[in-house]
Amino acid sequence: MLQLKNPALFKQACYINGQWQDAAEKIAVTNPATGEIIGHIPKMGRAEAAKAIAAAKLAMPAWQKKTAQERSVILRRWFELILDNQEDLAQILSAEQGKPLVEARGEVIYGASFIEWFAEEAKRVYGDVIAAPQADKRIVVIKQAIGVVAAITPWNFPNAMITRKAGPALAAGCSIVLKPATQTPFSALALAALATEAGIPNGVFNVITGAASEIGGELTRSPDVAKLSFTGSTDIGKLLMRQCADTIKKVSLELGGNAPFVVFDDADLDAAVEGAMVSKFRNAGQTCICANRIYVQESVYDAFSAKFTLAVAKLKVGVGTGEGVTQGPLIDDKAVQKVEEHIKDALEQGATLAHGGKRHALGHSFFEPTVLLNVTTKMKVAREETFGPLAPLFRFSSEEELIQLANDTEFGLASYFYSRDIGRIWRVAEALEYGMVGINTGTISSELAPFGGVKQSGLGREGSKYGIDDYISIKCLCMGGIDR
Ligand SMILES: NC(=O)c1ccc[n+]([C@@H]2O[C@H](COP(=O)([O-])OP(=O)(O)OC[C@H]3O[C@@H](n4cnc5c(N)ncnc54)[C@H](O)[C@@H]3O)[C@@H](O)[C@H]2O)c1
Ligand SMILES: O=C[C@H](O)CS(=O)(=O)O
Repeated sequence: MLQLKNPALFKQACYINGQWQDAAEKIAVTNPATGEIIGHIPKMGRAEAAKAIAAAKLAMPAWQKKTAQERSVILRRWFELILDNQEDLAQILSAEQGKPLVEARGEVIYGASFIEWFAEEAKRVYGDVIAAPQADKRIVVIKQAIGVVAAITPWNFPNAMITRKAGPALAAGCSIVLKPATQTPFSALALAALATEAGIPNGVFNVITGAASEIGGELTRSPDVAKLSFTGSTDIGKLLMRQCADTIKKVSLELGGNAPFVVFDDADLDAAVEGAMVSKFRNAGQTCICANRIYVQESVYDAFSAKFTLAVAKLKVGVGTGEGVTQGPLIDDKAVQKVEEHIKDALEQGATLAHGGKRHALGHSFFEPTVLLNVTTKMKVAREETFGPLAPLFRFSSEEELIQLANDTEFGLASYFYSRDIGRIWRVAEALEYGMVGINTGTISSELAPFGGVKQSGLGREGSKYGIDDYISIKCLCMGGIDR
């Protein structure tokens, strides 16, 4: 059972128009590490989604009319309340998603950083004055909130993926209807409770749980929703983008990845091992920017593989609240089956097992951190996002060959490489077809840097000075008759 300092944060109801609302039908939410039910959420659908949209539409004008400074003060207060309740939020997050408490605490701080950042960015939405072509004209560009925002978020970062959308949306003056992942709703509902305490008005921030396709259908169909911000799989992103077409919504998509992690022969191997460990095994490999393919140049392959495998063997698998635990469970059995499928396929095609390779003795959806050697491009793990604690090591010979291998995917989110040669760093960084490139580091995410992908990894950028643009509409004012 969750032991919270502030039990009022644990909400088993949706938050619509400032009211906590329940439904006759409920969905059980389980702890993936133990299988125990931690709570229930209402199973809402199209009708309730329509009500949430109506509430957001009604509430937006007053919120938009506040000055940027007024919105900034309220967002800052929300940020402070999130930090004040960090431990409870981390406990809720770890219980519903499974990640180790240390990682959960880190996610809460990371999530809060987007609210802090956009509390400031609210005050930096600048327009333009343009030199008019005729003497009697003046041209001014103003920027306004785009309208009601629909946000749909994934289970792997139940806090930060929400604040990365709610922060800029609210800062810009939009109201928002959020549908969190059904597996991890309680982090979102706790954030809503704190948003209300911070002074975000009724109807401005709404959270609805339940039948994803029904709710999503209404959010994408309604002409009262101007913008969809989605984070999740590429397949669902494509579906939602199609559903938004009839009302020409502005769409931003943070989708799947297939990150290459490259170790060149001039790399600092110890640093590369450290970077590969954090990039591959963060959240038990369940992040969109996890290293999905590890390419090692032939001459350092054996040395790197040996060091890396030793480091993997030190990982501690267990329930997130356990002492020293660094690997939690996967989100569900379906996720475990995908890892098993990728391992089986690779071994059948000639890969060799260096560590792990099977379900963990702890049961449930725990899986052994796994290293495969001599992996080739024929194997599924080269083409599909594993989304689990599987590290496949490939060999390569030349820089030219590596660029071709690394770019041979429909995805383009994150990529990483280790080299100490400045010429190689520039050549490879410019040649990689990805939205983000980690160079001599395995950690690339922060509220300050633009997060997003190219190709089928998505549209738009979150965080950074660019992140608020997706929630803004540009209006050109062209004034004549100035000379009369
Ligand atoms: N690019 C990023 O920033 C980023 C971040 C996290 C996860 N992801 C990607 O998300 C995937 C894992 O997350 P997931 O399993 O939650 O993804 P998912 O696409 O299955 O679900 C994401 C969200 O969409 C909802 N959803 C599912 N079907 C829907 C429908 N028909 N209509 C409306 N909503 C629907 C889900 O309930 C959830 O809230 C991975 O591919 C991962 O790479 C990307
Ligand atoms: O899983 C995807 C997240 O966006 C990764 S991060 O928390 O932003 O690094």
